[in-house]
Amino acid sequence: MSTEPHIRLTALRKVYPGTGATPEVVALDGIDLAVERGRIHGIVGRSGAGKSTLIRCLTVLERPTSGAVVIDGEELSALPEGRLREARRRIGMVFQHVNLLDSRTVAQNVAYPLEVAGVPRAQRAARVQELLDLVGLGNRAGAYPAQLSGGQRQRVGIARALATEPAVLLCDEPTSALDSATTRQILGLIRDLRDRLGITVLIITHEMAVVREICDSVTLLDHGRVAEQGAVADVVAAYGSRLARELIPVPDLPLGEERQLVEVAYSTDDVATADVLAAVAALGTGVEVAAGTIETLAGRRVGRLQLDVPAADVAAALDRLHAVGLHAVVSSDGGAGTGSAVRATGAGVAR
Ligand SMILES: Nc1ncnc2c1ncn2[C@@H]1O[C@H](COP(=O)(O)OP(=O)(O)OP(=O)(O)O)[C@@H](O)[C@H]1O
Repeated sequence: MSTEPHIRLTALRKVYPGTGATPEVVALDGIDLAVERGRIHGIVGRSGAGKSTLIRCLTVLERPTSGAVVIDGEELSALPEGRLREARRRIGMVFQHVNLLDSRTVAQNVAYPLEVAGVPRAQRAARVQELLDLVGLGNRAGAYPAQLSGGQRQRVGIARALATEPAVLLCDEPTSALDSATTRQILGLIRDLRDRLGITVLIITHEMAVVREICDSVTLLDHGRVAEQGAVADVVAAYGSRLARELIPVPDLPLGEERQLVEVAYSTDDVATADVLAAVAALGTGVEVAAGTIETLAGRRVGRLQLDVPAADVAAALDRLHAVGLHAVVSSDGGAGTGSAVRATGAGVAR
């Protein structure tokens, strides 16, 4: 089996030229990304970080200014327009707003890409039924979009995206318009489809719940650059990770005078929780575990602890934690607590 990643971006750059008084915008500034076949990768970042530009460049609906987009070994960014149309059939797209044709039934909507691809009518019917069964809508083939819930419409959108048997599914904010229960169902469906069909999924999202629930790996974009990237548990356990704060939040807390917050993040692949707690306990009685969370992300256990440390002891505490191989940083949130006064000993160091 090839070791080439299924999706590879190399030094991808997109500059929107300025017009008149409007300066040029560097929307993507040297993005490298590799996603293995059958993985679910999340792209997250604030508004304006470059997520939509990235997804448009991936399908070459937008020509990158420089750099390469390679999917399934084929460099899409180097293909002429005619060959691109063919290559795009191997990429399914799922959007936040599904955009179904209201005058067509569910089955006719799913059949549409097959019609465009010239699949004969008899084969279309069987394929459409198979797709509807796959997304759990086997009994709604004759319904019209107006008769469906938001979650069902998104299922139709997913079935339609899978019609041409793509190897890659690009999802642009697929659950942003859905409530949390429906979001979980749709995410469960996407994971199930990945497991059954072996497709590679790239999800653009601003929802951390999406990353927490289904992503194997993640990229945090910031001003068109990769700020953090890797397997979810590795990113979270990395030194001073911004994503860790969002993916495994711990309560804000007010700090006493002359005290600072020190944050420890780890993966149990690297260090056992008991050893982390022992290292914390060894810092002495002046240090409290103010808050902590241990979660399972992409099948791996990751933890975050907030330590409430006397300001005078912070440097020594950091040294001692680093000496035992832990990632510890002074939290920049220190002292900016919301007054929630939560002083949970989530991990409870025995003293
Ligand atoms: N067609 C365009 N012409 C000029 N500038 C653009 C164009 N499209 C996007 N930009 C700019 O590129 C940058 C990245 O925009 P992009 O829409 O990719 O971000 P995003 O992360 O998807 O944001 P959001 O979450 O709000 O959709 C922004 O500064 C945006 O103003």
